Amino acid sequence: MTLLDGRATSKKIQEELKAKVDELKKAGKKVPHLAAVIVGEDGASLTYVNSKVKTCEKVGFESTLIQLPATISEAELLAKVDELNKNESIDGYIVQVPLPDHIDEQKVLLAIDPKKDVDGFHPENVGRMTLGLPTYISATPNGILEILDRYNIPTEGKHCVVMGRSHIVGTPMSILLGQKRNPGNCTVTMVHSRTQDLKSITKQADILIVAIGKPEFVTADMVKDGAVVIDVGMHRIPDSTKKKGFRLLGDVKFDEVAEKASHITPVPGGVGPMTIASLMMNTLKAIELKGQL
Ligand SMILES: Nc1nc(=O)c2c([nH]1)NC[C@@H]1CN(c3ccc(C(=O)N[C@@H](CCC(=O)O)C(=O)O)cc3)C=[N+]21
Repeated sequence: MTLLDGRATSKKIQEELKAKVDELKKAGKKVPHLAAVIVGEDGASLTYVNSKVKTCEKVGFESTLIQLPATISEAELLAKVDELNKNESIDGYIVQVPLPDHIDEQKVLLAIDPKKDVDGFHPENVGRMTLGLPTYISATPNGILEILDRYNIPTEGKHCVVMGRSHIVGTPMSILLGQKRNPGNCTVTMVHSRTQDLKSITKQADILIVAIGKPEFVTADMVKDGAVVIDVGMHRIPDSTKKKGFRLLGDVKFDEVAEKASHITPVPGGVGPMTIASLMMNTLKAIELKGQL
């Protein structure tokens, strides 16, 4: 079994990005600038956003963190988005989701200038991604493509089963892996909470991508021998014996599935760090894509 080491791969990508930033600097060009908006004080969301900002520093990007109270109105958040659209120093930005219930998430995502939408969540960019036009591919699916590529995992003609149909992972992942591209050219099946006879389908997967949001849902009996297993789940389970007061679990029962898989991503240290690395790649792309979007 080969462990797909997202942390090490992310570090490698960060070094490559740093080298590109150094070149930009040498040429007297602008360094990429990422802004992140976070609404409210959810602990996990704050951890992710802080790690995005920290990674900007590591690769030499400029970054701006905008923390807003959970009580902010939709209109006030939309005004902030408008300000970021107009701010010429900022190349790309993200609005961390989920947003509080009183704010219409779609409305906010629609207000983001597609040119600065490094999350690739704007409907225009989702459309461009679907049609294979130049755009930002959202960070988690892009990170998964990147790790498959860097570990030279063959995907062409393989049966890929994507578990979950969220707008940020399952849906784009199944579209991308079915496309005429590399990694890609897969035969894709998407399964979800209404799927009948789930196990009979997951057992057919050469590549199994799990993004259903249920801790340790995927067990060894659901996986084919030699499958490549990508675990997108991230759950904080309260645990008083841990320093932080919790431990992290994925959507896959790691120990037993690892015995059957040919390759598997751990949690933590798998897809999470790859998501951050690919957000950085998209931020550099924001400069490169200028004029193409
Ligand atoms: N607009 C928007 N864009 C996002 O990309 C976005 C978002 N909203 N909302 C939340 C999800 C989640 N997400 C993660 C990023 C990194 C880790 C990560 O680095 N995880 C570490 C562990 C971190 C920990 O200790 O909790 C790991 O897996 O090793 C996890 C999750 C980005 N998201």
